[in-house]
Amino acid sequence: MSRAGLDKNPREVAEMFDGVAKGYDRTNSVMTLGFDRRWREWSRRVLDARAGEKVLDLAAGTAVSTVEYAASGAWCVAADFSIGMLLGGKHRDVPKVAADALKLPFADDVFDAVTVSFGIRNFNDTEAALREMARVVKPGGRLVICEVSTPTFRPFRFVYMRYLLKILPFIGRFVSSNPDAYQYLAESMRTWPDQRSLAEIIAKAGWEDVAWMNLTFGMVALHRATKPQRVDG
Ligand SMILES: C[S@@+](CC[C@H](N)C(=O)[O-])C[C@H]1O[C@@H](n2cnc3c(N)ncnc32)[C@H](O)[C@@H]1O
Repeated sequence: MSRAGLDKNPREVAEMFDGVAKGYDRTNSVMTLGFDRRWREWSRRVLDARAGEKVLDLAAGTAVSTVEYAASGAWCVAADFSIGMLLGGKHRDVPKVAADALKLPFADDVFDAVTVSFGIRNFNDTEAALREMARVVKPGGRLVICEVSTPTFRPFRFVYMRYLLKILPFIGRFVSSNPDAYQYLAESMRTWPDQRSLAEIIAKAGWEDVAWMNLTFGMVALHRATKPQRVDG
C-alpha cells in the first residue's frame, strides 16, 4: 500500500489517506489511547464557535471534529482532498467539500473561523496554506490548529522522540490496513516544528495574536491566532 514521502506530494498524501480511510476513526482512537476525544474537546472550546457563525474545518478527514463544532449551532463545512476520508464520514451530517488546502474553493473573507486538526503537518507548504486560510477568513476571524507537537518535559521528550515514535510503525502493523502510512506518521511527527517555531510560521503568514497551549505534556498543541482587521487608508 502507498505512503507519502516527507516532500508531502499532494497526490501521494491524498492516496495514502484514501488507503487508511476505512477504519480511520477506530485506529485513531486506539493509537491515541482515546486521548483524541479530549484533544477534540479542547479544540472545540478554544474555537468557541457560536450559532450563526460560518466555520471551515480544513483537512477534516471523516468530519469527526466538524460535527463537534457544528453542535454549537454554527454552520460548519468539512473540507478535505481525500475523497476516501470524506466518504468514511458520510454518516456524519455536515456539509463536505473536496478541496485542497493550498487552493481553497471559497471566496475571500467568508468564514468567521478556520480550524485544522492533525492536518496541517501533511500540507506540503505550511506557510502558503496559512496564507490561504487567512484569505478565506473575515478580518478579525479566528484560526485554531490542533497538531502533534514537542513534549515539554525533558525526560518524557527523550523517551517520546527516541522510543515511542520508533514503535509507532510497529503498532501500525497490527491496527492499520496500511502499516506504511504509520512509518510516514512517525517521520512527519519527528520532523514537525515545535510549538514556538509553528507560532512563528503562523505569524509570518500574516496572522496576529498568535498563542498556544500544550495538551498531554505537549504531545499535542493548540495554536490560535486572529486575522488582522483591515487597516483603512
Ligand atoms: C490525520 S488526518 C486528520 C483528519 C481530521 N482532521 C481528524 O482530526 O481526524 C489528515 C487529513 O488531512 C488531509 N489533507 C492533507 N493534506 C491536505 C491538503 N493539502 N488539502 C486538504 N486536505 C489535506 C488528509 O486527506 C487527511 O484527511
